[in-house]
Amino acid sequence: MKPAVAERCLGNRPGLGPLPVERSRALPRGRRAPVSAVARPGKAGLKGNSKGGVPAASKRSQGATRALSPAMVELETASLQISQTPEWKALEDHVTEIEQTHLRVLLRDAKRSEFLFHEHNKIISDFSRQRVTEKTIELLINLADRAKLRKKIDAMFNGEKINLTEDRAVLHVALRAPRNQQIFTDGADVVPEVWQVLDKIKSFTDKVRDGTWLGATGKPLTDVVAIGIGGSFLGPLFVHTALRTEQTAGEEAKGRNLRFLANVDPVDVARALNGLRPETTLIVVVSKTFTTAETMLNARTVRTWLTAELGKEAVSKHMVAVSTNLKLVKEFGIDPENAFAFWDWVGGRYSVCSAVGMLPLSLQYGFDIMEQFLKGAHDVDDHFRTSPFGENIPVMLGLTGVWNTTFLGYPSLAILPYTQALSKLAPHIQQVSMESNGKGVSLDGSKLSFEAGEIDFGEPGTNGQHSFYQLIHQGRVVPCEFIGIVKSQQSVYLKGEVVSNHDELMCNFFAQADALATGKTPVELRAENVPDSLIPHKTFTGNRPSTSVLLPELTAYTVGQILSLYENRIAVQGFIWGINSFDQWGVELGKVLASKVRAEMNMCRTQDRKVGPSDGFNHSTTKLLNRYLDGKARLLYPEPEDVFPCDLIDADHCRPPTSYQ
Ligand SMILES: O=P(O)(O)OC[C@H]1O[C@](O)(CO)[C@@H](O)[C@@H]1O
Repeated sequence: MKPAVAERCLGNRPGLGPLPVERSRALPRGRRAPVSAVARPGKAGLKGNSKGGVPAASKRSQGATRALSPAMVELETASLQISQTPEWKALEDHVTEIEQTHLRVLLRDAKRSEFLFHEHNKIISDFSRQRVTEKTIELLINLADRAKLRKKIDAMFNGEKINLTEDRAVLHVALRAPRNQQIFTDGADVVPEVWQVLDKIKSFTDKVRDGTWLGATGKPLTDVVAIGIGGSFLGPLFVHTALRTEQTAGEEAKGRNLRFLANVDPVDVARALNGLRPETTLIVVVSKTFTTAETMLNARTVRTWLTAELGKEAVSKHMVAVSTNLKLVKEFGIDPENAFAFWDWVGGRYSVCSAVGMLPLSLQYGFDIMEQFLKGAHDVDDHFRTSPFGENIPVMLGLTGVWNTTFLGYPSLAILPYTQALSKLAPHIQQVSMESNGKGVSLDGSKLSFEAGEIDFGEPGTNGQHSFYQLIHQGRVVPCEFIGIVKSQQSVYLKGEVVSNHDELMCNFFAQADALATGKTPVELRAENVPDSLIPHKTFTGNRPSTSVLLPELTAYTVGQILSLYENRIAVQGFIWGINSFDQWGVELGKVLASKVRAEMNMCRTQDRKVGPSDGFNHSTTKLLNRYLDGKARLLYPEPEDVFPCDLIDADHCRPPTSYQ
């Protein structure tokens, strides 16, 4: 064992005063500039809201470096100043009308309820508990028309480069297109390429599952660890969680294990690898870019775990990759033969239907089950692309989302599935929705005059009821989406109980939506002899909007349907708000600043520096960073090359956790 060294950089050094405030620095070479810094001549001189100026789209067409197709100019123009249109104004005026109604009253109108009840391929959606009337829906559809929603949907499905800031098509819908469909972008049909990769996934996963593909020591690979973060993690985790207890999928997964490693926290590494043996483990490194810091460090860490026991040659049998960047996959040491490609027209958060999800999930459940998932997603894509807006479930979800967020002023959405199997739906949708629509400028770069985006959160019922439902019943108004299932994945009916366990769960699904909508009045409370002093506390104002979605069962097929409902719902919102839902510049700044801190920490370690961070940090950061480094300086670590963050996993390979001097 090498001698332990104390890592000390910024101790309690006298005279370490406040440091200069942050200075702006040039972006490192090779790093893309944030959108505001990208040269966009068409936008030159257009400050803030484009109100009153020449529309940015036409400015762009006068002097843009990258010409937009006439169709895209039309769509960009349709996105400008949507809030200045008569259709928008009509909805603003309509708010006053709606405020004079109460859901308690609206729900008495059976004709209205019928109008707001929709069904597609056994998915039932009930919008009658939204604060809307037939007129509201008509006005929302007028707004959708003004925003050219139909053309935008068509542009997406037709492979137009609607992701303007990255000059990319948005074609995740092609990932679930049947073999015989044609979808073109840049003049080429992408469907054959999609199926080439799907066929490769089927062939590889069949071999691993039937034991034709063995590990370095000749053992079958029964355990899979998928390393990836964000879109390369949340979607696959959602689907895996949804299928674990489904009967057919469960049968197919017998004797197999699928785990995820996302966080760069060594604690997550320890938990992901706990109890696994390298000789029976297959590692899938999932990263669209193959540059994400967290994923790459985790991949190097797990590669070390693997090769420490099995030797370097084991990588070819035990590590595979999913990426659009096959060059970096090769440089990492993974055989390109063992790489599964996808394309820049698939956004990370929309990638679960690509090899990102299909590879790890097919290893666990078999390709045939996962093909059902693709079919379910395609079914809803088709419904979305072809149905009239008023009967189109993703469009209705999107329109009511815009109504609640932008016009009624309710910024959040609670996603409340009444099945534990959908417990990872809300975390996945959080990323899809908030990374897509959390934007402050419209497509042309002008500042929005309203707030776009939605704050999404959620928990399965009934757990949520014992957590945050108090607030949604009597505190803030939070629109809710309830998801119920007719046939549970697991059936339990105890002798002597009045209802089955699943019915018990579903009683709550029905009750909560009505409790939110109708509430309870002081008059009703008095009739129940509630003491006057308690009446204000026990009153439920009601009038709290929700949508209920009911599915026949939760299978790979219906999980695919749910995914497409949400992905397309979110696209509708973005199309109406006139923003680019398919870029994510907002995640860049934090990454750049983390690199600065990393460089500083590395300097401290390698140069045993006796001075604190010298530039680029503000006083607060310097102070806290000093405290962190000072605390670390008191810890005893083994030599860096021996520090292996699997202390909790395998005593043979690991040092004990650090201790205090
Ligand atoms: O798949 P990658 O390239 O590792 O990126 C992971 C995630 O990081 C982000 O770029 C930012 O969080 C997401 O959009 C993406 O899903």
